[in-house]
Amino acid sequence: MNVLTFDSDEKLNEACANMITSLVQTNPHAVLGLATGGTPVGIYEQVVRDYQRGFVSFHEVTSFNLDEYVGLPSDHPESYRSYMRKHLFAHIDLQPAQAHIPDGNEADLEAECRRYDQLIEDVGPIDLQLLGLGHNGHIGFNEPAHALLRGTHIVELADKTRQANARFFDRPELVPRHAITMGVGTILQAKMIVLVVRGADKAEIVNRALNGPITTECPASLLQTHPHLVVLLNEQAGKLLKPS
Ligand SMILES: O=P(O)(O)OC[C@H]1O[C@](O)(CO)[C@@H](O)[C@@H]1O
Repeated sequence: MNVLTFDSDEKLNEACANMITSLVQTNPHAVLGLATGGTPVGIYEQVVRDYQRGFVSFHEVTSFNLDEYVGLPSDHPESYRSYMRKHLFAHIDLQPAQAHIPDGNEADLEAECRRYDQLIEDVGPIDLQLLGLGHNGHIGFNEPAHALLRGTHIVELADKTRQANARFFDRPELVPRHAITMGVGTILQAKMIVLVVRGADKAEIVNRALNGPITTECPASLLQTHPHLVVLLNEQAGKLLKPS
């Protein structure tokens, strides 16, 4: 595990965007695993800047998003489909047919989970999986539980997650109760994982995830088993880590 701490969010964004663009420069057919939430917004801004400067093309890249809300219309401003369009897809040359997001509005959600897994199996493995971290240790929407699932599945969101994401909705009760998420097995199959965490409010969970016991009660702790994990933190998020 390689943990890098940055004294500014701007430097963190640049470092992470640079990892993405340099991968795509060396492998134009790279498969990217993408995350949503507040954490990657500045990273995507930097990726867009790199694209606009002509440093990189995403024309042959394939992407898989981690998750999507269930039952939120795909054109709802807070759907992850809208988020990706707003922050990344509308600004780069990634082909829409190669930008995959699980569909939380499919009538048969189980079939949608299997379809998504099959697509990842056909096109993958994912070369670089970008991850944020929930306050309760979730990755994707894999919430703490006695057991975790390998593949894409439907999950009931934890209260803590719904409270954290209420900031994006007009009223807390409008936060969907369920989501469709890539499973931890698929996440761990990525060749490289980049976990990004910002903010003092996540310092404790960062420390638990990276130094605590490996347990499904803290899904991010399973990342300790990954052979190629890079952790990018701002100083606030890394403040409880012992200097190595
Ligand atoms: O970046 P945020 O908004 O703090 O959320 C943490 C993580 O939880 C999620 O909202 C759930 O997938 C991710 O999008 C994000 O990486």
